[in-house]
Amino acid sequence: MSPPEQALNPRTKKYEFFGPPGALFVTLSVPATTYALYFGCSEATGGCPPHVSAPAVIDALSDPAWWKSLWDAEAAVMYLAWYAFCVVAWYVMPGDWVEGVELRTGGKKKYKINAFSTFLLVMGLSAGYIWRFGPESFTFIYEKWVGLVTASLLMSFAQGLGCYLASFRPGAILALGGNSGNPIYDFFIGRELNPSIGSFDIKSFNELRPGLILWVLIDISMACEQAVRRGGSITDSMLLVFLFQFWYVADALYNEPAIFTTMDITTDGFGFMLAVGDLTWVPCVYSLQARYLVFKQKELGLFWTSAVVAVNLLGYWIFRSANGEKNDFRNGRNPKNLKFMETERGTKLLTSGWWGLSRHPNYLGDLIMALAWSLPTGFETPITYFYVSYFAVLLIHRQIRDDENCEKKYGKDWHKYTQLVPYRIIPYVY
Ligand SMILES: NC(=O)C1=CN([C@@H]2O[C@H](COP(=O)(O)OP(=O)(O)OC[C@H]3O[C@@H](n4cnc5c(N)ncnc54)[C@H](OP(=O)(O)O)[C@@H]3O)[C@@H](O)[C@H]2O)C=CC1
Ligand SMILES: CC(C)=CCC[C@@H](C)[C@H]1CC=C2C3=C(CC[C@@]21C)[C@@]1(C)CC[C@H](O)C(C)(C)[C@@H]1CC3
Repeated sequence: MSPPEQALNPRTKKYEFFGPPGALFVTLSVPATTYALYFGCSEATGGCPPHVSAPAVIDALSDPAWWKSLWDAEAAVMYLAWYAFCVVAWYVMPGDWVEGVELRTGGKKKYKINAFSTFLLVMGLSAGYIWRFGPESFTFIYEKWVGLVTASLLMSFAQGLGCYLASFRPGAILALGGNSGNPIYDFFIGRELNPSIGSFDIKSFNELRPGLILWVLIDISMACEQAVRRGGSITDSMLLVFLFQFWYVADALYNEPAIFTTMDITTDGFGFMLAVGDLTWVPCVYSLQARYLVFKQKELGLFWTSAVVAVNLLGYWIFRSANGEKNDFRNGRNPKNLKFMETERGTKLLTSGWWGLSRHPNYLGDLIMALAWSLPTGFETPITYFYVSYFAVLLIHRQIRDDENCEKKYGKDWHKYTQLVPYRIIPYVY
């Protein structure tokens, strides 16, 4: 690397995720867990969890036919068609171009805002299709589950590898945390900050479109499968899970510009971690509750429905208002007249409102919603609570990573801020 390139892209000296062994572990365990959550909680294998012995599992895993059954050419074509549709929609659907936050080179990237209109188009087309051909025409995602998981994993791997290799071209801006020189680690964590093809930004595109919208399509397919089995109706628990997750995704897409101030966009590179997170983990793991409710149908009744709705509304209110306060503030607005502190770095930090109660109030809201999405599945199995448990670990880890980054960015001002706002996520608790 030439000296000016070294100044632009300094070597990463500190590893996260326990370095290359940790990166390799997560790279292998994310696909393994995604499959395990299917085979360990599905009617095809006999329940959630199924009653199978360890030797039977070992037998299956040592049979090449089992490995071959993970591949489904039709599902792969469907997945590719879906991905291509999202790309074409990005190009052809109109949208404003907005600037992201300032890059360390001083410039700003511009992003096309049309995720919400793409979502409305997809929902309209799906509703029309189901209306015309009936719910049985939309159950193919339930049937093709394993093949779709495999296809999305291959796409994630291809993108992670492609972006890693492309990051070696001269002039690429690398992520400060993704330039360690260790190929396994950099491939996983993401070497280039904003890989793009012309004006098409790969990271923000993947974060909001093919995976998030597919998650809703999967939920719709699960609801259709349940409706077919029940002669046309769905249970209140399925309706709740569908509405909560539909709302969460619609909200993310409607507030598309808000992702430009999140850690993934401002700080992390785009590597296998984000690719597999966006393309496989979000749609295939976050929809587990809806898939479970297809074969374990539950009616909650009015009282429990209202209670779960109240939990979700509480979470959503905290999540949306906290993210809104920060996003407004980072875009030069302060409609609630919140208190803030000046820092030597030039950027200000909110010290009142939600951001005065804890340093990551938005995580608290997100976690409460995660709980509300699992509660409709009842308490027969802990597996449907996987999402809440994993999410708590992810958010605590994310809070530690973000606090370390902020400490680097803000120095002693960050210490002053942590004295003013001592709680990390849950006020008065953590
Ligand atoms: N459903 C899911 O799977 C996931 C959802 N999420 C959600 O994504 C959202 C974004 O999360 P994430 O990007 O991790 O974190 P945040 O949106 O909390 O952003 C963190 C950044 O905000 C800025 N900041 C911190 N404190 C303050 C303050 N007091 N005033 C103003 N700015 C501040 C800092 O950047 P700077 O000062 O440089 O601007 C910091 O790096 C969250 O709601 C989270 O719940 C996240 C991960 C997974
Ligand atoms: C296990 C593994 C590989 C984890 C990778 C993490 C990703 C699953 C998450 C990292 C940040 C995310 C965000 C969202 C989804 C999950 C991932 C990709 C998000 C798009 C969900 C909707 C929200 O409203 C959001 C836009 C704030 C959010 C942004 C971060």
